[in-house]
Parts: sequence; C-alpha cells; structure tokens
Amino acid sequence: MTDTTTSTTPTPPHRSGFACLVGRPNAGKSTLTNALVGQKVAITSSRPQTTRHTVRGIVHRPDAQLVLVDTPGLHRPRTLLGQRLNDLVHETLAEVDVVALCIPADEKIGPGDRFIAEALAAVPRSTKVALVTKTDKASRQQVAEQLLAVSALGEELLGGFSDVVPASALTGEQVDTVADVLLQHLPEGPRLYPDGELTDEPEQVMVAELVREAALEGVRDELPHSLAVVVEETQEQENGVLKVFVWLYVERESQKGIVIGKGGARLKDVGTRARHQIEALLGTKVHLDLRVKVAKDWQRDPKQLQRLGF
Ligand SMILES: Nc1nc2c(ncn2[C@@H]2O[C@H](COP(=O)(O)OP(=O)(O)OP(=O)(O)O)[C@@H](O)[C@H]2O)c(=O)[nH]1
Repeated sequence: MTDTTTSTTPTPPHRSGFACLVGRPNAGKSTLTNALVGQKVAITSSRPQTTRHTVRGIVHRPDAQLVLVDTPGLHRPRTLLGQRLNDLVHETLAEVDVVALCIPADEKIGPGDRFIAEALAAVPRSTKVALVTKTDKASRQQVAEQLLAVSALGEELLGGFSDVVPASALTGEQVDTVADVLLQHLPEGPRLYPDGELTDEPEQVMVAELVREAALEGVRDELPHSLAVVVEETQEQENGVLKVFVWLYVERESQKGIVIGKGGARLKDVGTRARHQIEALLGTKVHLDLRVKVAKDWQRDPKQLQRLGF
C-alpha cells in the first residue's frame, strides 16, 4: 500500500497593502523609506520639508508586497502651501492600511509629535505603529527611554500603538524588523505591482525631485519653500541622449541669484550632480537644460500652485 497522506505545511496567505510614514520634519521618513525599499526613491536633505510629492516605494517579499507612501512633513498650516500639504497628508492617511509615526531617538517628544499623534486619532481605519528612528544617534539607555515615552504618548492619545519599533535607516539596524512589522498589518491580498518595480511615481516627478534636491543643497534656509521644479519637456535625441528641459521656479529675483550663483557656476554644478542621478534613475544618457524663473508668491496663489503640480 502506498501512503497517500502528504504532509503539507499550509503556505501563509499573500498580503498586500499600503503604509505611510508620518512625522514632523526631519524625523527621518524619507531616509527610512529608501532603506526599506533599498534604492533611492524619495529625496532626503538635512533641511525640513523637502518632500513635496507623495512618493511610493515598494517592498517585495515572496509572501507580501508593501507599498510605501512617503508624505511631506505634517505640520501646522501657515501658508496656503502648508494647507495643501496637510490636505495631502490627511487624504493619504485615510487610504492606507498602516500609518507609522516616526519619532527620532535623539530628540525629546515635542508639540509637533503630539500634534501628529492627535491627527492620527482622526483616522480610525488604519493600524498605527510607532518607529523610533535614528537609533544610531542615541545611547541604548536613551533609546529605551524613548520607546517608553513613545508608548506612553500612544496610550494617551490613540489607545496605544500596535507596535513600537526602534531602527536606524543609516546603519540599517532593525530596518528588516520595521518591514516585517508593517507587512504584518496588511490585509490578505494579491500582488499590486509586478516584481522588481520599485516605484510607480511618474518618472518626470522623480526627475524634478532630483533637480530640486541638488538645487537645495547648501543654500539658505528660506529657499526650500520657495523652490518648485517642473519638467517642461523631454525629447529623445537621435543619438540616444534624452534631452530634459527643467524649469526651476523661485519667488523673488534675489532667490534667482542664489540658485544660479556667480556667473552661473552654481546652477552648472547643480545640473551636473542632478544629471548623474537622473542617468542612474532612467538608465540612459541625459542632457539637462535648466532654466530659473521667477513666479511671484507662487506659494500663496492657487492658480500657480496648480500649474506647478501641487
Ligand atoms: N544618524 C542618522 N541620521 C538620519 C537617519 N535617518 C535620517 N537621518 C538624517 O536626518 C535628516 C532628515 O532625514 P529625512 O529622511 O530627510 O527626514 P524626513 O522626515 O523625510 O524630513 P521631511 O522631508 O522634512 O519631512 C537627514 O539629514 C538624514 O540624513 C538615521 O537613521 N541616522
């Protein structure tokens, strides 16, 4: 007689869904998104509020797929632009399965963190987890204390976080654990994107963000809010080089000077740095044509905002 019983270990169901990292400016959301996805997709800078567009990265696992939505820093609205950013954040939060509040290990919990935690209470559908970021910048003792403080914040404002996980995007420590925890909270579902696809952000937006990142490097503090970057046109050349026309909008003539630099030196440098990254992103040779334009008070003008893609 043959044994017809086969031992089958049940394969776990495939999970898929969306997660969103939130936190005050500079909390480390973009860097952690990149670490989770394993490729540079969101822009990072040491300056707050550089993330404008909702950039998605995708974490692929054999049994799960996590679509990460990286949001701008949620903050109290000051200008119309601020209000738009907040609307964007709230819209995003209402759609995702998991929201992860990022709080740096090396900074005291402040009013900004409380403000965001309170905002999360208004989005009841999603699972809330907390991530204590930048653990490499704090001692073990500090990290332990921060974990307790973050848990207490969750208890007070949200009836508790489902998980509180420490991680360092810089060293990679615990980044896999963060992915595991986020994946755990996704519903059962099929793959949403084909394997290997890292982002579904339109390429032009990513190109614009790379230029914006390069243009912001090392310039004055007020510039981030005043700089918008738009890809006007791309042309495939016969020699295989992709010609990309990019317009950088500033609010004032004086800011134009900052971006362009003496004799155009700074803009040239920005173009060179951005071009290398764009070529890596698109996998093709690129010729960048950068123009700086003044769009007065674009942050406060709804028509201009729309034209600039906000
Ligand atoms: N030491 C250390 N620095 C980090 C880590 N993660 C992020 N940073 C730094 O912290 C700064 C802010 O990081 P971002 O990832 O841009 O922060 P963000 O929350 O996306 O910021 P906004 O776009 O302003 O909302 C950058 O200078 C990062 O290099 C980390 O794990 N360790």
